[in-house]
Amino acid sequence: MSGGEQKPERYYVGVDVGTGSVRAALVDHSGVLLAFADQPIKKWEPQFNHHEQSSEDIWAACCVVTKKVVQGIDLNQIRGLGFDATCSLVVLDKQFHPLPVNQEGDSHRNVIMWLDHRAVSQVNRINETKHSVLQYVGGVMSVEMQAPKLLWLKENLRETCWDKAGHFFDLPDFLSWKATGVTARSLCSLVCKWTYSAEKGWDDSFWKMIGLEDFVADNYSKIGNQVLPPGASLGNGLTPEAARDLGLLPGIAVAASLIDAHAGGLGVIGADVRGHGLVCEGQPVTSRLAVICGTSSCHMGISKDPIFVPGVWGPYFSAMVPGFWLNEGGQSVTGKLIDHMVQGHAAFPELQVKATARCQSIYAYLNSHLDLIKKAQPVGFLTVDLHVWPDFHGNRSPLADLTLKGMVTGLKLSQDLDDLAILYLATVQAIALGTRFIIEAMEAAGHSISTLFLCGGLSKNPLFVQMHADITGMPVVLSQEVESVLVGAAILGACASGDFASVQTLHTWGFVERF
Ligand SMILES: Nc1ncnc2c1ncn2[C@@H]1O[C@H](COP(=O)(O)OP(=O)(O)O)[C@@H](O)[C@H]1O
Ligand SMILES: O=C(CO)[C@H](O)[C@H](O)COP(=O)(O)O
Repeated sequence: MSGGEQKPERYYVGVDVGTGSVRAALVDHSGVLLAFADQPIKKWEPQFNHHEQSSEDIWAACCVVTKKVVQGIDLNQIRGLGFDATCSLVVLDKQFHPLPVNQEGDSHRNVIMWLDHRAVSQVNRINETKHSVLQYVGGVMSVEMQAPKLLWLKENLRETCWDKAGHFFDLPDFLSWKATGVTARSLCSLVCKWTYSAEKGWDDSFWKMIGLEDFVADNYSKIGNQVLPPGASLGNGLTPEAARDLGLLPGIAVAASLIDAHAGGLGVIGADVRGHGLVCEGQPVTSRLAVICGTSSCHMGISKDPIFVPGVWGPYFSAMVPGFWLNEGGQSVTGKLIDHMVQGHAAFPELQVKATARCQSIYAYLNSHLDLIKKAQPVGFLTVDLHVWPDFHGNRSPLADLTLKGMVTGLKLSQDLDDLAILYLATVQAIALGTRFIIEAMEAAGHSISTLFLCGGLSKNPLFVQMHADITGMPVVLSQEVESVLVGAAILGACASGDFASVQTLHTWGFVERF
């Protein structure tokens, strides 16, 4: 290029599939988010603890949001595309058509969502085997992982689903297949949810022991026998059909994906914090805990050597930051629990009317209402005699018991708005105490954590953030770019494009001066 001539701008698209919606972002060469779009996705709960989605509905939403964020951009300047998604299980037949995961035979609903707890009997039997792969999921397999769900399908939907199935994908891998036609799986999803080892590969004895020897006989073709690191470029990039669907050009680089929490972790954990007086400044990245808080909260801590934390998932090698081990603590419902408590209260209609009248979200209204009623006291004192145990959907970490239930103590015979606001506060505090419980378990096992990096929908709630700082006693860092999960997805696309050497060179992307 001759002197003075400007290089054309290069753009990357990140797509994030959460539990309730799909989001896309257009990001420039230095990691700045230029355009954002979101779109809700459908969910079904045909019976208690069964949660289903449709891969076609999710793909259609990905197409809507991607088209929106690239509007007005020269498509030749878009260099790479990355996906992250919840770790839900997608089932397709041998011709890649959706198969039903329900007794009703509705093949539109072909996704068992991550929070589905139908496979309790199956996971109990898996845990009774005490197989050595369980050491790498915190000692106890979760009903939210894929092996118990696969066993449930074999035992309950043999003819309509299991015998016809050709492909079982984690949702992030389904999306990269849909975009490229390449069935390779991401190391992230297989290591974290499918018992694959980055060092040793699949363990035949595990699948035989739990009654899923079918996969071994088949050389794992249905669940993945080609595995790539997140950010690796897939095949020849975007297929012409997918390019038409998404409103992009064929051949654009598409990356091996990440689970959504891991994309958030990648988006925040390497933040450049110089000049902010934070305790983690100049300290190893292993002193940071990324907390991705949306429908659920995921607590991502990394280490140079494997650390075995009872009840905390992992250690997983290279599943988030290449070359580092990852421990993943979690709370299965956090945003969903807050919504549940607030929406189920008798004063909720009054809250909606009052928040609407003030053009505020219900949470902004509740936060200012708490400020009003706390008078001279710190807000935390409003709940001295009201307490919530937050395990309404079980305890993911560190108790690793998804059959646990929630509870509230200190209820009175009042149902007014003050009462709702205080119950909301107690719920937020209970979730923050759960995070502290997880940190304590991680530290007892060898982690040394000094600073929290929050992202996800709940990090937009100042009360949630403040309670996490107060209750853990740690500083909480928020990125100026609130859509950090999307930054993580775009990092994948940027890496796949070849414009950057590796995911590591990008994990501080766009963070300078973003606090
Ligand atoms: N501005 C906000 N204030 C308070 N809560 C919020 C805000 N934005 C989102 N949330 C909460 O965050 C949760 C959803 O987070 P999100 O990251 O979008 O979830 P997911 O990735 O699981 O779809 C919901 O419970 C929602 O109520
Ligand atoms: O299991 C997980 C990550 O390992 C996540 O909790 C699950 O994918 C849902 O995420 P979100 O709350 O962002 O929808």
